[in-house]
Amino acid sequence: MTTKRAPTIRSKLVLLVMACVVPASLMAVLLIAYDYQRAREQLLANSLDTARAMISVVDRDLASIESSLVALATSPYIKSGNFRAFYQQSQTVLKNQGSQHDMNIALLDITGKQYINTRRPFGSPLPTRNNFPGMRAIYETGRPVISDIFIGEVSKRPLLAVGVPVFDPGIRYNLNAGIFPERFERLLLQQKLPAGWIAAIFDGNGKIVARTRDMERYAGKMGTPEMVRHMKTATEDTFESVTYDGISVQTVFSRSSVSNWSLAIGIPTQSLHQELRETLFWLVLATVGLLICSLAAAWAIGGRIADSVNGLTGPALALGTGEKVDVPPLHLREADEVGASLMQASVMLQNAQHRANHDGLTGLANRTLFNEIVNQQLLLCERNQSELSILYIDLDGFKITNDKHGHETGDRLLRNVASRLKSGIRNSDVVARLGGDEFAIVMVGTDMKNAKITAEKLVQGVSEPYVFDGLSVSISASIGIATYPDSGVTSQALLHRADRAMYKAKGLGRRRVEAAPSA
Ligand SMILES: Nc1nc2c(ncn2[C@@H]2O[C@H](COP(=O)(O)OP(=O)(O)OP(=O)(O)O)[C@@H](O)[C@H]2O)c(=O)[nH]1
Repeated sequence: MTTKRAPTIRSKLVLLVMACVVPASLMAVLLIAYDYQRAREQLLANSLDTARAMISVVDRDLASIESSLVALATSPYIKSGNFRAFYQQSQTVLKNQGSQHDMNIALLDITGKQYINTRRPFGSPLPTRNNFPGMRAIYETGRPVISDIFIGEVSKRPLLAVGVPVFDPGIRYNLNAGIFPERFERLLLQQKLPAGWIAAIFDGNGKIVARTRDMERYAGKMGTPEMVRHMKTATEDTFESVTYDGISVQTVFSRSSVSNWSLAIGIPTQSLHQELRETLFWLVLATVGLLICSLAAAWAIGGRIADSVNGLTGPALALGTGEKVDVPPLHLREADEVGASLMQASVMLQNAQHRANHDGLTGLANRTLFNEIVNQQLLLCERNQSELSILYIDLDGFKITNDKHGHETGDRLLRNVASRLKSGIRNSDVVARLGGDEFAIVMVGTDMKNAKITAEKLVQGVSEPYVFDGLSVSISASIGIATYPDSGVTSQALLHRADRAMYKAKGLGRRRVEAAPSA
């Protein structure tokens, strides 16, 4: 079975960064899209308000022209047939309105015959028929009429007309104001729409009356089929279309209930989306920048954490081998804490190891460790053809000392005997407490003769009185000696032989040394 490798801290941090940055960016995109949608709707609503305001400006202009004509239609010069005077009066009205260039006044009868036309000097020949589309309606209804756009007989240019009846007392003439599209173009331009926006006025048939761009080219032409279709079905609407110039626009229009004319504003789709595109561009740039910085930071931080954690590997392995563990600062609190725990565990392990191999009272090696050491030394002796002696030491009458002076004094005596034994041998020799009042010493490279000399000295040393807080305590020791290879070749065999020799020493009167016989 294969185990899947766990992810690294770096990959986890990278995931964390992605988990933070990506949803935040998506949320930002959603908010921007929502905000854009609201701003767009607001802009279209505002543009529709502007279209309404602009068409009402057009309506007011037409109404003021109409009222001027109604007033002029009551001129006594018409009734008296003094057309020269009426011509002058009409010129004065135009002059007062500042409309000499974009408007003319003409007096016609039902046949279309013109009596005066301010576009021509008085008395010059005038057309005897007229194209004014609403003229018949004036005679039929007796009410003022605002025409759709048509080609003027005199100017031969697209123009519009406002016509009012002249009563005498029945309708005798109609008085028309012919208006050039430039007048409405001026009205459109006065609104100062943002650059790139297109505004246009359409008559009741959907023909272009005026336009803020290329008006000469398009005035009198039908609006685009899309525009005409929408104007026919609604009085106000918002829709997407393409202008004659091929520009994709968001169109809003409003139709006047007075003149039946419509005013449309076209907002180029590109400019409408431009801001969104720019905002999204910066957002993407910021997200990518943020991601790169965050990932770099995550990579660096992840690397540092990984280094700190990896720094624990060596100490952890050292702990397994029982070595003393020393963990240097890892510059990460959690790793430092684990390091401190490893060092503490190492101390505890070493203490436990020491306890397992040493006697708690005297600190000497215990029987287990002693056997281990002897067995190791025996291997060396075998290879080096050298000798080794074991001393088995038992205190004489220790029970009496215990009973007489108490267990505590007995412990103290055992500790002091241990130190005298240690100080009585070479550093390379090892002394152990086998249990109770029994000790053993292994002397490497020492034959029986020399072992005996040392043992004698030890019997002497141990027998010196001990003084504890003014109390003098005496004890002696009996020692049995066994030597490799003569007495045995294993630790157990040698100890056994030395033990037997020690018992022999006891039997022979204590406080003496006895050698084990050759095996
Ligand atoms: N104070 C103290 N006494 C101990 C300890 N371990 C064993 N003893 C005592 O040591 C005494 C050993 O007595 P024995 O083995 O009978 O030997 P002995 O009294 O020295 O007599 P011989 O060996 O025959 O000379 C016993 O009374 C044990 O209770 C210890 O750690 N501390």
